[in-house]
Amino acid sequence: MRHQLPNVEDLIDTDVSFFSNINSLLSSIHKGYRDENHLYYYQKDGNYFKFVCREKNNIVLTEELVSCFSVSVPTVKKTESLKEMMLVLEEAEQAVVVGKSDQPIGVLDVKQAFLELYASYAHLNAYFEAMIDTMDTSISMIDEEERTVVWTSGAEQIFSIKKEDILGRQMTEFFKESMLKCRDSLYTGQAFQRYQHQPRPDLFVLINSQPIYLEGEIIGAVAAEVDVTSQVQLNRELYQANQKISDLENKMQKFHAEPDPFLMINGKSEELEKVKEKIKKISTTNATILIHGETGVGKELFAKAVHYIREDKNAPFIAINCGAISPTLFESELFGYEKGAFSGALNKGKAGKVALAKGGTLFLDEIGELPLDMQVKFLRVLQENSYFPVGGTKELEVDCRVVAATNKDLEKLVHEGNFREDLYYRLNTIPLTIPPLRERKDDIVDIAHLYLYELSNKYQRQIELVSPEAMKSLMEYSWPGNIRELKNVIEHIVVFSTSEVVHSSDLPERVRRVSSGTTKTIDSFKREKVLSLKEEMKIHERNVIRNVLEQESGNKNLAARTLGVSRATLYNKLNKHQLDNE
Ligand SMILES: Nc1ncnc2c1ncn2[C@@H]1O[C@H](COP(=O)(O)OP(=O)(O)OP(=O)(O)O)[C@@H](O)[C@H]1O
Repeated sequence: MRHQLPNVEDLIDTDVSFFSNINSLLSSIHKGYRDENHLYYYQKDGNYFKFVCREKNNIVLTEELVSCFSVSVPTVKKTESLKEMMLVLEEAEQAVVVGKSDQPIGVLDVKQAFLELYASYAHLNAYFEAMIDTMDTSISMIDEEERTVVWTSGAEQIFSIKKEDILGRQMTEFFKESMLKCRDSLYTGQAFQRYQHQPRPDLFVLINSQPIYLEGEIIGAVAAEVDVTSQVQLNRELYQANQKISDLENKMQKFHAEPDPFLMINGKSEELEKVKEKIKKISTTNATILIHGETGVGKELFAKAVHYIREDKNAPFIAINCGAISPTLFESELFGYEKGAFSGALNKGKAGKVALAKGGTLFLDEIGELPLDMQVKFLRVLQENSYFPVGGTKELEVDCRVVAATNKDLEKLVHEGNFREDLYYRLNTIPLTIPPLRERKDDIVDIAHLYLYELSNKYQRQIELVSPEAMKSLMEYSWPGNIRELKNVIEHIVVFSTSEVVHSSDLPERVRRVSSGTTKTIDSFKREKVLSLKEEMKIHERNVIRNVLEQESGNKNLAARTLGVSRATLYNKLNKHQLDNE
């Protein structure tokens, strides 16, 4: 292909004569093989010499004469690279090309090489210019002195600056330094991917930018911009429309005859759908339901879903957190008290949660924390459907359905003697397990985006994208605090966000560390298969580089120094481990 550099072989001139010594050259010439301007090469003391035999010099050639008019010529191996060849030709006009066993093959000529290389350059340039002229996208390049060397018609359109006005001039004459991502790439070696930027109040662009290297040295930078103004505007309108819709939906819920019981439960994973299906089935009974799930999986939301399905529209949902009430107050909280029941009691008495839940649902969260004496009393509620308020003599009837929840292993508590077995079996009539977030990874994507949308509205931030790398970390993290933790992480991201794209660096360290491999995830604990040493070393190298970069706040010069490698080596490794876009 003409635009590519020629090989050494393409440049070899074989129309020359080689002789093993000066005498065989002389005898050939004396025998009449004399050709005007023909090049003769002979060897002497292991070196090559060039002799041009001109026809006009019709004199008898002697060894002295030939020696006198010969010039020494260096050799270059046929297998040598074009770059090595150029180094040799820097010192001489010609070079003898020798094969594997040092036999001469032909010569390289500086003029010939120059013409060939120029032809390749001209082809390459023609292709390059045509490509640049055909592109609609905005591409701009600067050289090491920040001069604009490429400015496509796409760039002309986006920035309303003509090519002839900007080419050859410093980009900083046209844009503020802080706006020039390619300048950052030029000086820091950093590459940027889909970086959102607003060069003018009415213009939004996504920028990819990266340094241009030549033999390990940065010689310029390139930036490609895509105009996303209309998308951003549409997004904003969509945001506002969505906001209005969700406000309206909330208002509508109040009037709707049958509100969606699962409205507040986000996620569409198969595992979650199975739970919803089970709730629909079990809600046809009045039986007590025991919800089990890790902390933060949303047990209260599911208890409410049960309530919405099986109770009337205006029926009460009364929640009591068994872990949050002191044991001494528990009974009066649950059952209420008669007036004057104890000192400090209200004069007119107070209804307990069981009474408040009349005709609806009593939700007992953290049931594992229920004090043992209360367990006995509560068992009576479930079995007899009646109870006495504190200080009361009149037995009251229970008219509510009970849903309890726990993140503890109740069976274990029973074995340890901390939970009554009879109460356990009574509560566990219908068990419902909510799977943890790490077992329904599809929900992570959904819920993260929903919170991102909701919280960026709340904090007035415009965050629109989660980078694939950041999403990978979110998916790989084990979420011990489940949805509550995910919500906190997203809130952290939104509050501290500086750009419209969420990058890995925006995530809390514990979440990031998982995909960088420095923390063992639940999955990796399970990973019993050790990879080959080469693979393990590769993973280790990636982690070390990533950690040092983090430690040096992304400064690659400092990171290279800390790691004791050259900048070029670091860049190669970043590229190899695909860490250069982070
Ligand atoms: N599927 C979901 N969609 C939206 N929000 C959810 C979902 N699941 C849980 N949440 C939210 O996560 C937070 C924790 O939920 P909840 O308090 O119900 O968890 P829990 O399982 O009862 O936790 P704990 O055992 O610690 O009491 C709440 O803010 C809740 O709204």
